[in-house]
Amino acid sequence: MIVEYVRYHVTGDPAAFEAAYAEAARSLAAAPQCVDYELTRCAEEPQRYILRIGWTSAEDHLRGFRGGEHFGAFFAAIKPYVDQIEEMRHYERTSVHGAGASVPTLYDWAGGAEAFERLTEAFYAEVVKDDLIGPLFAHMDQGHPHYVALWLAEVFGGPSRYSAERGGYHHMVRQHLGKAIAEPQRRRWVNLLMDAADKVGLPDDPEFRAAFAGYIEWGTRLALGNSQPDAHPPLDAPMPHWGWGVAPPYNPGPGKPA
Ligand code: HEM
Repeated sequence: MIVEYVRYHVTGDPAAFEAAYAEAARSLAAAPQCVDYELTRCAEEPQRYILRIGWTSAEDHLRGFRGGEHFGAFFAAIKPYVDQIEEMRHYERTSVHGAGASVPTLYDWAGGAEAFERLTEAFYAEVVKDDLIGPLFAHMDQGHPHYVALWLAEVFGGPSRYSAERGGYHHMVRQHLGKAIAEPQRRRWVNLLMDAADKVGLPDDPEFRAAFAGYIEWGTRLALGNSQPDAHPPLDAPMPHWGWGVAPPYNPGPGKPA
């Protein structure tokens, strides 16, 4: 992705400018080359605006969008303001980006490292007794519950201990290779984990459980796919990091009751 920044110093009525962009935004929303867009107004000097548009690539913007079906309506809406542009350039993202702490991580919300240790202890105590998946874990490493706790903690925003101490994704993905996990076994794994989450008292609010279940569903389906005899998964993919998705905890704002 590439980010286009357009800085405007609007000389006329800001409301008319924003209305023009509200119209132009329809073309952005319809363009397959557009990832996202945002128009921001300067708080100190309200005549100044910055438009940020994420494009799938500069080429897609310059050739695909500008040569495509949506450009005509876009340009017609913003044409009166072209001479008020102070800068219009593409910027490449760097490795420096991230989220602040205004929303807690799933790791913190769950109760930190200790919560994931409790979860996996309770979970594997049942797994090894289970008729359907117990045999898969007959020779599991003594430290397995702890390693999976480190993995889950890292995925949900905790410290990168699985990566630092256990080899990260590279090591984990290899553990499932050739295991030929069947769908009923995957489902049993999920069911036992959800039971363990209840048993050890992981938060049961809808937002946390939806995010937690989302990752578990994704991860178990990947584990099943990767475990098939003919699977060739990438062995060096990045560590996944899971967030709240579309439903973070509801925050009515500072000082207001939840
Ligand atoms: C979200 C889903 C899953 C996660 C996060 C996960 C996590 C892990 C991790 C981190 C390891 C390696 C532990 C180490 O460092 O030694 C591992 C190994 C293993 N996993 Fe999974 N797993 C998932 C799904 C499954 C499923 C669905 C099954 C089977 C039903 C399964 C069966 C196994 C087995 C048999 C091992 C090797 C255990 C041993 O012999 O030590 N996993 N898993």
